[in-house]
Amino acid sequence: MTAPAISVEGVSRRFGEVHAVRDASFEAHAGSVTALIGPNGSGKTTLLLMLATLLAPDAGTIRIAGHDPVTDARAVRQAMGWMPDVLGSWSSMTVRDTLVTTGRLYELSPELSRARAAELIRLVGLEPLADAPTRVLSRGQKQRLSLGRALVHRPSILLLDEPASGLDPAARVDLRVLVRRLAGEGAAVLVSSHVLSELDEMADAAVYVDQGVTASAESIAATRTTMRDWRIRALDRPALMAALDALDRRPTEVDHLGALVPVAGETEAAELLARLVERGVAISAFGPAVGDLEHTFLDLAKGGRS
Ligand SMILES: Nc1ncnc2c1ncn2[C@@H]1O[C@H](COP(=O)(O)OP(=O)(O)OP(=O)(O)O)[C@@H](O)[C@H]1O
Repeated sequence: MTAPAISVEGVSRRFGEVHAVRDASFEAHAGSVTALIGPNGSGKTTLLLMLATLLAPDAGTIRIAGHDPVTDARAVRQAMGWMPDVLGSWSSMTVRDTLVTTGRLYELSPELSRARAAELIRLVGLEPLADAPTRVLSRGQKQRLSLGRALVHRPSILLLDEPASGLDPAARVDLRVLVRRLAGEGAAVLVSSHVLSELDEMADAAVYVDQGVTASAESIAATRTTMRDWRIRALDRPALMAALDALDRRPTEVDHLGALVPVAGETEAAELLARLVERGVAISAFGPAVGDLEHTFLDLAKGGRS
């Protein structure tokens, strides 16, 4: 395997008494989207700030495209694009000028900066506001500008902190498509979000962090076989309930969307589906009630017990 685009080993950082990151270790690779998942206050932003050269770790090693953010911040900033959770923008500057100026800060020529700004304005869908001052932008529009700004110098590594927050559903889909495209073109993308269903569709890999500690591969693997609810819907609900009863499978809940039945892993799910179909139940929907990331997240939060 090629060297990881991002490598974090035993990193910690405290703020006075608060141990924001205690022991973080993970890797993220080129061509992949890696989700950074954790509850509020678990240390995600602190971790991202350290990767982005904006905060020094107290201990541990970080490498971004092989460079150390502490000793070689310049090389890291050339390789990496950073989208913070809240955009600090120059409020009287226009969207276009913000992107042109960012291009100049990355040492693009004036012509290239203008061309890149125009391209990015189209890419993030801000054409109608291109010449408006950034203070008039809504939260979602600021997120789009922030993403555009992170892409100015065509970075091979992207750090996105809660990029979907404030975006409407259509813009979230656009973001997902764009992030997948950038990964398809070879970028390593590390993205934090609270909307796990969204990350489920976007991410190839996940890093779970709780109280500043990243979960081990073993503890994540252990969650694969713990019970989780699958949602089953049938054209004839009484027939479904009778078949589940005959198979000795008790739903944990039955609602207007169907029955929720605890199942341990995909093999067992496939067997259950086959049994139901064998019994002539016309199944119209069958799938995990929560996505993989959410299941793993919740399972880790309760200590891997099912
Ligand atoms: N500059 C700071 N000074 C003091 N404490 C801080 C500072 N920055 C972060 N913390 C604390 O460190 C912990 C981790 O914060 P961080 O912002 O990294 O979490 P997070 O996982 O990004 O949270 P959220 O999901 O809510 O954005 C929190 O307890 C926070 O209060």
